[in-house]
Amino acid sequence: MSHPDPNPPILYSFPAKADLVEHLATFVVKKQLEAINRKGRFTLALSGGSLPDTLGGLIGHSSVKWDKWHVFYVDERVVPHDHPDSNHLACTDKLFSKVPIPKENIHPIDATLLDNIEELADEYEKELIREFASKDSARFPVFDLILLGMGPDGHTASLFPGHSLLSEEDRWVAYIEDSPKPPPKRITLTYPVINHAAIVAFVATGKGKQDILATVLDNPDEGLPSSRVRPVSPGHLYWFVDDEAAVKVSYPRTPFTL
Ligand SMILES: O=C(O)[C@H](O)[C@@H](O)[C@H](O)[C@H](O)COP(=O)(O)O
Repeated sequence: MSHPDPNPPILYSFPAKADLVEHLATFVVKKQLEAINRKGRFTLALSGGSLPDTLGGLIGHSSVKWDKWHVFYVDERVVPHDHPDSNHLACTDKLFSKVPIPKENIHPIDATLLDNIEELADEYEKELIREFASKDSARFPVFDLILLGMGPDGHTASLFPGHSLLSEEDRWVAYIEDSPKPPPKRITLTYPVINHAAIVAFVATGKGKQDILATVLDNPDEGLPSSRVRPVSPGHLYWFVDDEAAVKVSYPRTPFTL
């Protein structure tokens, strides 16, 4: 007999993307205040793809303490910071250029190491160690919040179905040179880091996510990369989706409350 999951993912579905954007901002602001009250800072990791587009609700929000934010990237494409594929560029365009966040609190990849992907990943891991190791004595960094997207094949971060990186247990940051989603060279946080976060929230919207969202939420045993995101206790997993993406999902929705 299987036991009920003591810490199930929470699914929030909103009628339209604009509602999701507004409520995601409310959620991030609340998690930010809780973290700052606890330890005086807020550590966040952001994904690329369409995720930066959903952060607009934070712009002009009166309760955001930008000087306490410390932002890393869940994954990054190995390209210069001003390249159209750069996740740092997307987040800068959509959010950081519009809010008073100190530049030194944003942690992009070291663009002088683009020709040496192994060193690039190692250096990014050292950047995490500098931020976390002496402050949280845990074996893995504990982000206050990690925001993830999900691809139509069920990948998240740069963790793709069937890839050997899915079984990485030690490294905090890894690299891949064969990403099926272009560009092929990327660095990524690994599951041990993602699954040690206090809060992980996926954001998925639109028709293109309908089939994969149903598979990931209703058939997690298929083991797709997004289904393997399960923060260890006391961490929590949330899904912010729009009703269009959730059309085929049976998994129960939870009304959004804080
Ligand atoms: O840099 C990246 O490519 C990502 O971080 C990746 O994991 C992304 O979040 C998903 O592919 C979803 O992308 P979309 O939101 O654009 O579908």
